[in-house]
Amino acid sequence: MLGVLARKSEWKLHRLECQALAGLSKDRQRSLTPSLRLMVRLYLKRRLQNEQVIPTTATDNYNLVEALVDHMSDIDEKQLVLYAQMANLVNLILHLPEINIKEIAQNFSKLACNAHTICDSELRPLGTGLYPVVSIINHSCSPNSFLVFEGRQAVVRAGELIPKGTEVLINYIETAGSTATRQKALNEQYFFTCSCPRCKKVCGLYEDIQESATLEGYRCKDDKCNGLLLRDSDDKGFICQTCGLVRSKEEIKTIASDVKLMVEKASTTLSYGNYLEASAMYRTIEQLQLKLCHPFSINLMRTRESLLKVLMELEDWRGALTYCRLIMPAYKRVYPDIHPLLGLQYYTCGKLEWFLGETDSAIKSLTKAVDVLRITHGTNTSFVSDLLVRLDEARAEAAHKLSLEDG
Ligand SMILES: C[S@@+](CC[C@H](N)C(=O)[O-])C[C@H]1O[C@@H](n2cnc3c(N)ncnc32)[C@H](O)[C@@H]1O
Repeated sequence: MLGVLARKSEWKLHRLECQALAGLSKDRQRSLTPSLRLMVRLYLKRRLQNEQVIPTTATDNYNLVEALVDHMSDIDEKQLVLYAQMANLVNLILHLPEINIKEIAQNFSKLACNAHTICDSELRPLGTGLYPVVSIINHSCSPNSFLVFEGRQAVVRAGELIPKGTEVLINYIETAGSTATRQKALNEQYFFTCSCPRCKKVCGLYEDIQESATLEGYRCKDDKCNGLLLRDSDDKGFICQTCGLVRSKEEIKTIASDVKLMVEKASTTLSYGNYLEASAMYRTIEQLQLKLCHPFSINLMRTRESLLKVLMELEDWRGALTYCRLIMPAYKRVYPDIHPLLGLQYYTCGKLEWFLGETDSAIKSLTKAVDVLRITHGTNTSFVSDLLVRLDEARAEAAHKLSLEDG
């Protein structure tokens, strides 16, 4: 019954949204950003709820939006002007006399630090949504909970046993980066300095500098030495922390700018769907990064993720499995044991291994995937049910192979 009501409300809102957007040219409609669309929906929903056309609930009402933090006093002049322009556009679309531009601009600021990216079970982004109840949850770089989506429904799942009275925390940003990178991202979008145990433990210490150099810095130019580089005292070059070899700033700058240029070209090539060319480009980038970065570099990890995606598109399953396995040590290093991305990587690995006839390896990978994803995604979702079916099939196949060998 609840589902039917929710669908009816959704339909009424959708119809009103289509009517409101019909006044815009097709070009203008296409150029509307996700946050502009979300704002239009927010006001239309408020109108329908005020007119009691759709119900107001404890978790879905405009009063909850009013209570959200907006950080208006922290944003700069340029951003304020942009929000005011966006607010004018919303007003143009809605033609509602009671609408207040300042209030809409303030709501855009609220969206920036409260809205969530809605993802599918494999964490592919689908859109943006505002979930005021979820927005009361604070951030940690080593959170005890995860936000996932089941369709449009936001679900917060505990990643560990949370003692009574302990604050529930999720992560707002990609947590693979160094402390400095994470802090910068949180400061720029959410206006706070994170003091979670991961940030507090190491910030500014030598251990932290080493970690940044591993994840985001450069490596020794001697192929046989995997040492990290730190800037020398007169800032002319970088010194290997293992063998003491100096690598010139110029050499690093040249390779780094080649990599940057190639990454831009490869991503454009990929966006045109030219997978073969993109795979060649990403392999060149990988080779350059192997000369430049530490094996646990995040940039190298990202290049390999792109290669994995491209090879899947090209149906090069063997190549995809190679990259899936190459990525795994980096994931294990940057993500905790229970993390959706790690679980999904085990799942991809298991599916490829099974498809390529490596049944025993597939069983191991799928078992690890189940161990993680049953916690992050829940056991009663169709996504995890499918995974359990695959694991059963792989086990049945292994048993069958064994019985044939015995026979
Ligand atoms: C989605 S809201 C979270 C709920 C918010 N604390 C509240 O009281 O409404 C995001 C904002 O909360 C604050 N916040 C979130 N996590 C924090 C943390 N770990 N430390 C300090 N402030 C945090 C920041 O101001 C951030 O922009």
